[in-house]
Amino acid sequence: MSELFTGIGELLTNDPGRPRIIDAALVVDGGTIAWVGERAQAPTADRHTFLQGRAMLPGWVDSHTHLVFAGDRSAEFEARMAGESYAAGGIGVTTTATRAASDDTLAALLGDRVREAVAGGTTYLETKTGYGLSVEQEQRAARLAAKAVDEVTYLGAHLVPRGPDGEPVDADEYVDLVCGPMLEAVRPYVRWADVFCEDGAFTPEQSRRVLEAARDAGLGLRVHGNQLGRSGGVELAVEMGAASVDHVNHVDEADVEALAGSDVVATVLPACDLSTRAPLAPARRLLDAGATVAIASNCNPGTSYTSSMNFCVGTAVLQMGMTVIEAVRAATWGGARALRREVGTDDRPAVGSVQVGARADLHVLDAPAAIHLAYRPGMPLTWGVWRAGQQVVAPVL
Ligand SMILES: N=CN[C@@H](CCC(=O)O)C(=O)O
Ligand SMILES: [Zn+2]
Repeated sequence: MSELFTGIGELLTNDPGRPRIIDAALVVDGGTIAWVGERAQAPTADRHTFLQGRAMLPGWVDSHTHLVFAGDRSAEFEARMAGESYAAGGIGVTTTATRAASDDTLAALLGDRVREAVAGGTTYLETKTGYGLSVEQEQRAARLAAKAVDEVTYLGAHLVPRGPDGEPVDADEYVDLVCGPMLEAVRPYVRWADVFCEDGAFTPEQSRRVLEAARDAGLGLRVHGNQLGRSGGVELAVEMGAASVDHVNHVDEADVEALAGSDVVATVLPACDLSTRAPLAPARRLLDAGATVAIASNCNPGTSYTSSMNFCVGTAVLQMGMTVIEAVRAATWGGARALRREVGTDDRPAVGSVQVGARADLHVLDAPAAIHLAYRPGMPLTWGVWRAGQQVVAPVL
């Protein structure tokens, strides 16, 4: 059954030839977009939905989250707001809480977080392991994640965990585990591997070993890089041909040029930057240099406990010098590109755009234009969400 949407006050498409259409219409057929254009030219369809002048965007593609966890770190956050700095060690606190949770509890927590993300307009979602940090626990996280989200990333190399009696573990021996039995255990459930290349986590050499092993196992690569300092993560991501390097708070001109000259997506995480009081990632500089930028929530209990992409996009406009069209593109097409899902095998648009042939993932705002995401920050602007043509969030009337 086909469905015609009219009364779209502003439609953002990510079609470079026609990024914004005023007074638009759209036809969805069989879960994909069949027609896009101005209302005056719209064809007929089996059903008709009139949106009363509201704005429509592609559904958010959140390409970086850590949703498989138990516990909370609000005390750590409160201390940070009182002047403490963020350090990687807090990952161990969440690892302890996550290991102690039953499968059912962890699956329920994950399910709730996915529902929250969808309620906020997210229609395509990545999440990572990384709070298990043992063969068994990482495999459990990957298995649960594979049932709940679209893309799963293996992040056994998140932190070197403590031993059973709280004793330090040799980092290189832990990397052997990450590259060997742990990788083998998670392999059936994951498409990506990631590494936290940073002081207090993994050195560039250790990170390279992890990425090489993952690549040899057929996984795509991602890097947490340059979050706390110039960690070498950007250089490594470019050298290894990773799909994305995420955080990028501390970059110099050479890093920016390297990203601009590569296929590596620079993923900025505005909510994380606020929550850790980090220097904001230089999204404007990256865009001006020609790099591809994605925006993601980085939802996790340590550095960014929100899955609100509306908030991330509003912040990118308010604080990072992005235009609303750039920010929406980065949080939709950019995220899809970071996951290598922006086009399908047939080379047609697949995820993250409102173009003919793309999956009908649609986000309707209770506002006439997308700029309201920054103009009315914090307001509940998500009005309706469609995933592959099926309405998954209906307006509260
Ligand atoms: N930086 C590394 N990992 C997460 C934070 C994890 C945590 O502190 O629990 C991030 O992306 O910010
Ligand atoms: Zn992260």
